[in-house]
This record gives sequence, structure tokens and C-alpha cells, in this order.
Amino acid sequence: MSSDNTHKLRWEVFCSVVDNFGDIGICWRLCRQLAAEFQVPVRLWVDDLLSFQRICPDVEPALSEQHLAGVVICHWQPDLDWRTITPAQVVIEALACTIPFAYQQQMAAQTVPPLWLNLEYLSAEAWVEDCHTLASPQPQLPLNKYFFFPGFTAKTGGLLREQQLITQLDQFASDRVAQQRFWQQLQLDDALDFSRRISLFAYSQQQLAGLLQLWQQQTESTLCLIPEGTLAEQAMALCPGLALGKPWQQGQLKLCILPFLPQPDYDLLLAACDINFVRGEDSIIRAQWAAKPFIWQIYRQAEQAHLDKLAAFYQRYSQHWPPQLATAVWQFWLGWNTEQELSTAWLGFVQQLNEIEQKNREWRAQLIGNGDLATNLVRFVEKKIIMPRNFS
Ligand SMILES: Cc1cn([C@H]2C[C@H](O)[C@@H](COP(=O)(O)OP(=O)(O)O[C@H]3O[C@@H](C)[C@H](O)[C@@H](O)[C@H]3O)O2)c(=O)[nH]c1=O
Repeated sequence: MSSDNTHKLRWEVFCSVVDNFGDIGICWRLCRQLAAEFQVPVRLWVDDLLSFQRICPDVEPALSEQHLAGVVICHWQPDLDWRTITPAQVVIEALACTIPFAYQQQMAAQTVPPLWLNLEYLSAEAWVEDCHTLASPQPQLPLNKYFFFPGFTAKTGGLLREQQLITQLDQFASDRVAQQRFWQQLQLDDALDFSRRISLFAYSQQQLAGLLQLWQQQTESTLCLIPEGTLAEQAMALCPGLALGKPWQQGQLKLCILPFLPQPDYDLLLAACDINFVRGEDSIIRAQWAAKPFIWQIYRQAEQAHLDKLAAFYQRYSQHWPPQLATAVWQFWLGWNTEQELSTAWLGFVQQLNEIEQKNREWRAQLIGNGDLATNLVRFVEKKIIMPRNFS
């Protein structure tokens, strides 16, 4: 959809890894999509190449510059002399990172200063619509910065979604042979023999022991897959002998620790599982594209601010659901996020998996109607560049 005008523009994205993988996860997806689907020349500045390597094994952490998937990846080091670097025409400051002031000065010094965008965090709260695409004049420099908000409505920037993603996921989810091949690659040849496959990507969780015990006692068999990280360590402490490559089995439950997968394989995992526990900001979006029943553990914030965000999302997501279904989902989500005893809430959730999946497909169709974030960004840039010097 992009015009020649946009093709010729160079873009760059600044990503500072605060903790975990969401920041780089989002930035890397965006850059890849811009390069692959819009042929945009794009440079990604990242300050933590080791975290980046976990979700993209081809990244070489020792290099100050490398090229992958059509993207120039630059190591954002503290001692860079920004005066020697020419800014791109579109500069994205992602997820509340701050571009070095010396670089901002470089931007201001260009004959035509770049279009500067602040790609914000995800929130379903109503105020996001009012702030999306607002300009923020910079007090120290003759530059404007525009807020660009991802979101769940047509008045926001939408969510990251590659053009072919839904087709690929749906094909995979209905292709047992492809799934069997996928499980075999993970050394899980018996995965399809279980009644239920659950991916469990989460922060630490006080209720983990209780939930694992419940799954051992259920009539259905469960294969639970935990990616390496804090929760996997917690599980290993609870289940003697459990380790990467060494599953643990008790009653109706088989538990496996998975290596961190490259991002495209993680998408397939979400499509191959029957229930997905996701967290943070990016995996929750991917779970919505997979459309299987999901449980979101939101990134914790001071003074429980995250629970308001969780409720805002839940309200949008379940707005058109029968009350009893919506309540069952909320009770489990809330219990999971506040680390309350989960057995009753789990039974309420799991009894309604088919209904939840049906509703998830409707929700997904609604989200697709908002357009995807990369396309919406490209359109916004086109609009601003067609009216050069009038970035208001
Ligand atoms: C489990 C797994 C995840 N991933 C990817 C999916 C996502 O891109 C990324 C995980 O990111 P998230 O789901 O957002 O969860 P996270 O907890 O890692 O990231 C968080 O980091 C904080 C600093 C932010 O403030 C949060 O909003 C959130 O983004 O890792 C893989 O590529 N392979 C895997 O095996």
C-alpha cells in the first residue's frame, strides 16, 4: 500500500531493553515487517544484543552493526558519538526509551528534520484514543514528537500483525501433519496424544504448585510447556528431575521446559496449543492472533496500576459475551494476576474452552478490522510527509 514517497524514506527505531523481552520483541517485529512488507530501509538501534539473541538466534552480540531480514541492526552503546551519524527521515523512539540528546540535536540540525514518533506502550484504556497521534512540541529543540499508540480500536494505531500471519496460523492449526513435525522438532513426539496442550509463559507465580497439582488430578491428560526463565526455575524447584530436555510426569500431567524459541516458532507454539498463558505486551498480542483461549499475566506496576489496565482490556475483550462466560474468564485472570488460590476459577475457565475460542475468533476479526500497526504507521508517515514541514 505504501507510495513511492514512503519507499524512499529511511526509518530508524530506537529500542532500550528495560528488562525481559517485550521491548526488543516488539521493535524487532516492527522492523522486520517494515522491511519485508513495505521495502522500507530500516535501522534498529538496540542497547542489549544478548536479550535480542534469545528471540532471534542469528543475532551476533559482538557486532556493532549487522544486517538481518533486511534490517540494519546497530548496537546502541553509551559511548557512541552521535554527531557522526545522520538521522533517518522517520525516527521512532519505542516504548518510552529516550533518544540521546546529542542525537536529538542532530535531528534538529537537518535541513528537513525527521518525523519523530514515540511508539507507546499498549493499553486498552479509553484515554489512549485521545492521545494517539498528538504532537508534543519539544521545549529545548525546534522539533515535534508524535505519540503513536498501539491499541484495540480503530481510533488507535492497532496491533502488530504481519500480512500473512492469520492465514499461516490457521493453516497450521488445522494441519495435524505440520503440527506433528513441529512437536518432533521440539523432541515432543507424543504431544498430540494428550487431551490438552498448554503453553505457560509467565512471571513468577505463587500458585504454580497448586495449579500443577490440579492438572495431575484431572481426568484429561495435560502437556504443559514452560519456556526457560523464572517460572521454569520455579517449576524445576517443585518437580525433582525436571530440566531442559528432561520432562517430568506425574498423574495426568507431563511438564517440559522449552528452550526460548525464535519468534516465528513461538507463534506456531501458540497456534499448536489449546490454552496459552502469556505475559507482558507482545505475547498477549500473539495469543490473540492464535485465538486459542489465553490467560494474560500483565507486567506488574507499582500500586497495582496494572490491574486497572487488565480490567480495561478485559472489558473491551468480553464486552459482547454472555455474562457467565465473561465472569469465568475474569475470575481466572484475576486469580492468576493476584496470585490467589486458583482451583475453582480454573474449573470455571476450562469448562468453557470451546465458547472462549469461538469468542476469540470473533474478537480477532474485530481487531483485524482496525488495520495493523505497521500499516497504520506507514499511512501516518505518508500523511505527514505529503505535507512536508507541516507536522501538526
Ligand atoms: C516464550 C518466548 C517468547 N518469545 C518472545 C515473544 C515476545 O516477543 C517476547 C516476550 O515479550 P512479552 O510477551 O512482552 O513479555 P515480557 O515480559 O518478556 O516483556 C515485558 O517487558 C517489559 C519490560 C515491558 O514493559 C512489558 O510490557 C513486556 O513487554 O519474547 C520468543 O520469541 N520465544 C519464546 O520462546
